[in-house]
Amino acid sequence: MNDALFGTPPVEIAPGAVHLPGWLSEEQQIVLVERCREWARGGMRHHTMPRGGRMSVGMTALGLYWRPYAYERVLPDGSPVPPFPEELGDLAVRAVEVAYGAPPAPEAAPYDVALINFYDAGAHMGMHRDRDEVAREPVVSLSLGDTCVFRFGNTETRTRPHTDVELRSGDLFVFGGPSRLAYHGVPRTRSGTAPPALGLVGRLNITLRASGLPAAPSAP
Ligand SMILES: O=C(O)CCC(=O)C(=O)O
Ligand SMILES: [Fe+2]
Repeated sequence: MNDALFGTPPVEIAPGAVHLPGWLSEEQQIVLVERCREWARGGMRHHTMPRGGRMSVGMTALGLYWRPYAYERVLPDGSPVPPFPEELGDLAVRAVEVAYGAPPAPEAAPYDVALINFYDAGAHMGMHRDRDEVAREPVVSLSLGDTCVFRFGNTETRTRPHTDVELRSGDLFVFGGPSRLAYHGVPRTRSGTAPPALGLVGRLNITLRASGLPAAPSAP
């Protein structure tokens, strides 16, 4: 991954919202895509929203299961949620460090959830806030595959003012502090723009989050 010396400098989109283009090397992207395939082997879910609409984005969760709008300790069929991999916790800490110049405080809630989103050519995500976490650590977002338009708004309304950012494969976006509860969404992806080496048709997004919920009781 690019360090501060050689990488593209961070771009502050809003206070506490930082875009780091090209943070992941192509090799790291290939590895993460491979991991996502393993993590999503149990299938990706298209959630039904409270008003009955079906999400066009397919989702898989690690650590805790997310459904609109809560975290659960088990999957809908009662089986355990796949664990949150240590490598993603390490990645989240490094991402926060490169975005803000300092790692999370030692007393901060640990990163314990990964949500993996898959966008096929027509998929999009409406404006929303990530507010089901109890902790307020920054959300760390990694993009793989097709470029998307990421709309980053404000904390008050799902409308303007907002900034549209192109997130490309390998980009890092971190939003915390005053932007932690800002509305954001993905109005569209640009089909066919994924780096060929990834062998990915579509877009994957991984968000790493600190739930702030008590750790699951360990098995007896
Ligand atoms: O796909 C993205 O870049 C954003 C995903 C997102 O906002 C979410 O999972 O809450
Ligand atoms: Fe979100």
